[in-house]
Amino acid sequence: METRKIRIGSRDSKLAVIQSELIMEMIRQAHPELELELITMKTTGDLILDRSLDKIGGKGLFVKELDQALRDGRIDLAVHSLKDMPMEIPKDLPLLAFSKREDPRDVLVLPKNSSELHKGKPIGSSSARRTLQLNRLFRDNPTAGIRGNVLTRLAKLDNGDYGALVLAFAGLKRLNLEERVSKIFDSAEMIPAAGQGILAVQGRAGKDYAYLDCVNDKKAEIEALTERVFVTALDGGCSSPIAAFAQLEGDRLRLTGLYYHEETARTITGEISGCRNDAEALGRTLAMQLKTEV
Ligand SMILES: NCc1[nH]cc(CCC(=O)O)c1CC(=O)O
Repeated sequence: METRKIRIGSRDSKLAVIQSELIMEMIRQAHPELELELITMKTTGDLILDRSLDKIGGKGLFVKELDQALRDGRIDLAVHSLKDMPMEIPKDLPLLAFSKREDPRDVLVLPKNSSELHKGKPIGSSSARRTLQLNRLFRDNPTAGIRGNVLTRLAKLDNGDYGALVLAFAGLKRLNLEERVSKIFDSAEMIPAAGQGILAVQGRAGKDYAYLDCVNDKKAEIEALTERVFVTALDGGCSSPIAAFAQLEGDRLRLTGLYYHEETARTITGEISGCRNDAEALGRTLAMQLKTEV
């Protein structure tokens, strides 16, 4: 029998490759009969580094090239950080599996050889969500945008351009850079982004992906669904700050959300909880509650 070969597409950043290899290892363990090949590519989001993501078209820029490779049949799967995926997933390229969630919290990172945050120095943030919450937490420090992959951002931090940086704990853990963490934010003071810490595996509609059962984590899937329904119900675009954090414990599902209302310049937060079977209803209901609070 000829061995079946699965080609897995990934962005070419170090973190993306490590993440794809994590997924490949899961498939390999459960299905030693499959041959796996990693195919990396640069995305528009990796190439344009001098402008903020909101200005050049948002999250879709990290997935466009991989979407095309899937459609062309150059790859069979794509592995993404769920956080970087647009809310609208094309019908022909469904998300097939969600990995067990890595720690979803954000962390503060100081420059090498620095033991405390210097007053007045900017804190680097790559998202409106982080910037908004930083402004409430650190009155004595301005924020400044920062682009590039995690290692590029850390290099900029160590160059002395910033007093600190906010990054996802998940990314630093996977890069084996946990020792760079100087503070872990509580998920209530710095509410994470929808999907943070979860990897999503995408494929082509109509193909047999039974072998991905070994990757999917039901808890991560439900949390991801809840958070993404909430963001979708609140938002059209991707530039207004929104945070969404769902936690499933047993049968209880709790969702914390934050959004910034541009016209009134108000930041609104709220929480809802219910049953695990009501993920979508909880997401939509909290979105409606926050909207009517304005
Ligand atoms: N936008 C980049 C990005 N996309 C996913 C992660 C972290 C890993 C994850 O959330 O699974 C990061 C880095 C960061 O925000 O610090």
